[in-house]
Amino acid sequence: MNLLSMDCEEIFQKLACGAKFRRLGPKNPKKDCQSPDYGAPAGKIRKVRQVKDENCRGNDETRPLSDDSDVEKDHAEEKSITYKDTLADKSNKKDMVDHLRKSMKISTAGQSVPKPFESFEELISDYNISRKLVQNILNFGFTKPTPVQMQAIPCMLQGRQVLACAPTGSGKTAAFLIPVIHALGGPKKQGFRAVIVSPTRELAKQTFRECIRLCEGSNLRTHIISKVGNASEKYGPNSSQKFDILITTPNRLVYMLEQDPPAVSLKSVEWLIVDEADKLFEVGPRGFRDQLAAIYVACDSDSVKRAMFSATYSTHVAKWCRRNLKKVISVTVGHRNTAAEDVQQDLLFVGNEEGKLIAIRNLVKQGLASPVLVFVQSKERAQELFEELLYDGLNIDVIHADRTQLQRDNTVRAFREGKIWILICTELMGRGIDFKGVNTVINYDFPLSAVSYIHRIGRTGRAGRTGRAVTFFTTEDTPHLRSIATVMKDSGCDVPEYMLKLKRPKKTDRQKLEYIAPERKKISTVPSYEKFKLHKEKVKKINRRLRKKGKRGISMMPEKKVIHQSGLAKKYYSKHYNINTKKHKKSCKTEEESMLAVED
Ligand SMILES: Nc1ncnc2c1ncn2[C@@H]1O[C@H](COP(=O)(O)OP(=O)(O)OP(=O)(O)O)[C@@H](O)[C@H]1O
Repeated sequence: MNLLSMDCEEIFQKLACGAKFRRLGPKNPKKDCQSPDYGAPAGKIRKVRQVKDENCRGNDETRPLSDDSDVEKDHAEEKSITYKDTLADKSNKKDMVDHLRKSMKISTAGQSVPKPFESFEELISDYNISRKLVQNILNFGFTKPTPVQMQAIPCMLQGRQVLACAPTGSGKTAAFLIPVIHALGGPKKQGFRAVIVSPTRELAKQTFRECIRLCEGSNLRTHIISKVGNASEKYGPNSSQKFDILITTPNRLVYMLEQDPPAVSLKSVEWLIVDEADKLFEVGPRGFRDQLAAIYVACDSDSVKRAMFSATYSTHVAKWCRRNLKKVISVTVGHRNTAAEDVQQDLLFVGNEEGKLIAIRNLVKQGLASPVLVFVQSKERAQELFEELLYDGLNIDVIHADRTQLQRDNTVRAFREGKIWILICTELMGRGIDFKGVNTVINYDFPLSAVSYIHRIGRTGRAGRTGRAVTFFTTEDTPHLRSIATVMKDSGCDVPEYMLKLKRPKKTDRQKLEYIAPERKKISTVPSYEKFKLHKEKVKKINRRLRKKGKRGISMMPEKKVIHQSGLAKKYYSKHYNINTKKHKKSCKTEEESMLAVED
């Protein structure tokens, strides 16, 4: 028995195990102090008894005095009852808390973890949260806290550092925003006092919007860095310092910190929140470990506290938190690294790349519940698929890192407003993005890891809604099928047994796949030889025209891809391809190249 790891209550229970305690009570109990309420639950009986004992104590004072030793004995006995009742009460409360955690699938680790709360109004009495903040929460339509909010909010309100892991769409954003807003209280002229780091600008913007709504009436000033160019003027040492919360991506913040002098100071930061912590802890080109380290070092106030949130658990993050965050509390909801339970998940064998196009068109024909998010593995493939489906009469658009920020913002807005039904995207949209009511997620390209799968399909089935996820797989994807099938099985979906028994790929192969996406054939229904035939005919036609004019013909293989120059095409290309047509015109060596482009 490890006594060190138990609190005094548990030690008492262990030591008292099997011992019989004499039920002590006042010597001449009054009638109303006698009958225990057998119908009430144990907790209630004890409460009632305690109240009655207190009544009896009051009566004892008016009781005729017996001899002194009797009185002392009575007092000793009463003390003993109160002590045992308090212990019993405590153990009862603990049972209730344990029961609540169990029913909400909350598990915790750490010392003296505060109890979860059950309604936002409780926060007013228990933690002195302002009524206005609670009103803002209720205005959002949040009537009850989600499990992660139930447990993480009290921890952070007590100033404890937190590592929280809860399913996608379970309200983690509000779970960190509410305690941060409460901790900051009102506006101050000290510079930023809270920093929230998100992996993508889209997610940062979404968090910014939620923060603004929750801050209403508090006068706190929330900022998101849109232009790093004038950041020094706005946030630097000579600025007014009238800002409180900063929501940013790691790269932008690090860029500002690296200016000389730094364009922003994080010395007054009281809360550093890392959203999608496992992503930000990743090393390599897709991760942000170095940037996060720089931000961590810059927040150097003695009182700074950190909180990490994510839907997927990483042992790296957990180890780091245990080592570096004093008295950290770990909060986990549900099983680690499982998909949201409200998503109906299907795997669809499509054979090869051509099969994928047929499959997606079939799904549309059969009737897809829109809005739909379609995930592909790269920006090039996103563009290819978009071009392929553009003329199918679907309300479709594409978003990836090569599109300008304005285009990205417009696309996201149009999708949110329901103007776009199908949005093709890359991993950029895989994390954190909360599109209300996404009904279907299609993994057109097989996800590169189980973690990526969990986040991608987590864009649907959010906040208690249901959703559907369809994952295409080809013959080449089968070696990696097992991990996705396991995630599906863990979240209650039916999966063919053979998939779970497939050979596990080597760890090195799995890791390699996470960094380097497999090569896939170009997305196109027109076979390449057909395309080349068309191209050849066009070149011949142009050359005939040129030779008539006595000019030299053009080569069959132009060195540079050329584009349409008509007004309509210009608009189309600048919107969808982010191509500056003027610059591109210059890049065309000859007039003929442009002509070819017009006909292409
Ligand atoms: N207590 C609540 N009651 C009802 N809805 C809520 C509650 N808290 C948050 N929501 C809603 O749930 C949705 C998902 O919340 P949020 O984006 O914070 O999820 P998340 O856990 O951060 O997901 P992800 O892991 O994908 O980032 C949002 O639309 C949010 O408004």
